[in-house]
Amino acid sequence: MPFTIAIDGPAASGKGTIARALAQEFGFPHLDTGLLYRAVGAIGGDPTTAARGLDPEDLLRPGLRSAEAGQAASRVAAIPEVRAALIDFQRRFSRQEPGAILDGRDIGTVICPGAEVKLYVIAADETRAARRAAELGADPAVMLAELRERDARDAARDTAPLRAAPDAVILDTTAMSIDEAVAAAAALVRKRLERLAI
Ligand SMILES: Nc1ncnc2c1ncn2[C@@H]1O[C@H](COP(=O)(O)OP(=O)(O)OP(=O)(O)O)[C@@H](O)[C@H]1O
Ligand SMILES: Nc1ccn([C@@H]2O[C@H](COP(=O)(O)O)[C@@H](O)[C@H]2O)c(=O)n1
Repeated sequence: MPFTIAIDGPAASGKGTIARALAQEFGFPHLDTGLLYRAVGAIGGDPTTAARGLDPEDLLRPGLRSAEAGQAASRVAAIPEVRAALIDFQRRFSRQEPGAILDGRDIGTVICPGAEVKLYVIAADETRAARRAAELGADPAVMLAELRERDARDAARDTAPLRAAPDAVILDTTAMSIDEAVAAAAALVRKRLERLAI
């Protein structure tokens, strides 16, 4: 049985940072599912057609990490047909042996409800905005508005809204360094691996 680690949470909470570090430490492949939606938004035209025809090359498009690409992603992510078109790819990725790590918004709730580890990563809005502003060289106030707009849209949509799975462990990284957040997540994974005697 593959060991799946599901990491969800609002924008810029540190999901990807933790997922990449766990991938290194435990040797599991990692899928940043936000990139799928960013690519669909960037392709343009009919979003459902873009999602159905998504190619791994599309994930390498320049500019996908920008705030504009994040907003476009959040808009197409609210379309049920777009989400449906991306489910199989994510589930196939999650079933790899010996395990896989996926981060996004609906991994623990919809894509991998049986995941062995579910983390829901949060941080104060202002902290997330400051971190993202530093990363992109942008204005923290503009980032704060951008993150809040995106989170509100992601949480309000009918299909697979942003929310913690009932059995997810909430990790608040507001007062944590990257190393501290990664250590907390890794400790949880180790505990679960030990309990399953893997
Ligand atoms: N605990 C932390 N302390 C300081 N900076 C952090 C911490 N965690 C993440 N960061 C930084 O915050 C920024 C956002 O982190 P990251 O990209 O991991 O978030 P994310 O949740 O994956 O974002 P997105 O939702 O946009 O995919 C990055 O610049 C990262 O280096
Ligand atoms: N599982 C997911 C992942 C992402 N989204 C949407 O994509 C946007 C961009 O995601 P990032 O993680 O790269 O910031 C995000 O705001 C969501 O709208 C999603 O719906 N489900």
